[in-house]
Amino acid sequence: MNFLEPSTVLDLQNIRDELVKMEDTIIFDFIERSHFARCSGVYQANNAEVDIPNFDGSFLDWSLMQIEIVHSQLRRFESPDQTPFFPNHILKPILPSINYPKVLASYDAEINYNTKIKNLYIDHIVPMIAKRSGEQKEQMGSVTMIDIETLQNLSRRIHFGKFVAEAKYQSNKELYKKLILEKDVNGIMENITNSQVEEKILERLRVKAQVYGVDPTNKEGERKITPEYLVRIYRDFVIPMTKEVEVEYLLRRLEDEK
Ligand SMILES: O=C(O)C(=O)C[C@]1(C(=O)O)C=C[C@@H](O)C=C1
Repeated sequence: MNFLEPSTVLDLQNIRDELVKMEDTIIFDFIERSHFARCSGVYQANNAEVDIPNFDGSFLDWSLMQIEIVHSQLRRFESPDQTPFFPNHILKPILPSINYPKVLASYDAEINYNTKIKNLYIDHIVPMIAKRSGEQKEQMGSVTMIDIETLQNLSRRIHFGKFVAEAKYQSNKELYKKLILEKDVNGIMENITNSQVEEKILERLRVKAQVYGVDPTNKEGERKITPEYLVRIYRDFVIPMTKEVEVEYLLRRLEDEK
């Protein structure tokens, strides 16, 4: 997929291939995070253990914001597949701008699920994949770096729903126009859903977790990510949120047809 060539971006097969590649990145992020304890202190706003001057939030929030400020200057958020967690704090790139052709609707940046993704990660995903409950104060920095990496990759995956939605809209404008005009959320949801594709994803994840989640030379050793957890994370959170993004994107799609 090449964001400078719109036809490659709106090809549903290319999009799905990209989603498959992202599975590996996300699984390895989870494995990295699984080496550490839950470390709730990282997520706690105004944690007395970490004195952050002039900042009212968690250590994760502060760190993520600082990283986004740097990455924005490296042009990260010009890329159509990147969505900032702190859109009001990012800066203009220092590198010259790339004029990506606009493939998504004009309002695409307004569809930002990152706060939801962050809460879901902290409340549901970390407790499942962390090695144990409790703190590891000496590892707060490492945990935060892995969390940031994981959140950015989950965000990219879930917001890819916008490309899927645009590709589906382009492939059947008449149907989607009708559903959008009728504000038929269930109808849109039904039409964007492909249960066979979802089943294939979950089946592949089961196998990947079995293979990647354990040392292949010591299959009796500690399992870092289990098929049950991985499937649950995708089935209950990642896929449904991708679909939410698709529906929200489509519901507004006629704004751009006027
Ligand atoms: O591949 C698609 O058609 C998508 O819409 C993406 C996705 C997913 O999140 O992986 C979501 C909904 C479909 O039911 C199948 C898969």
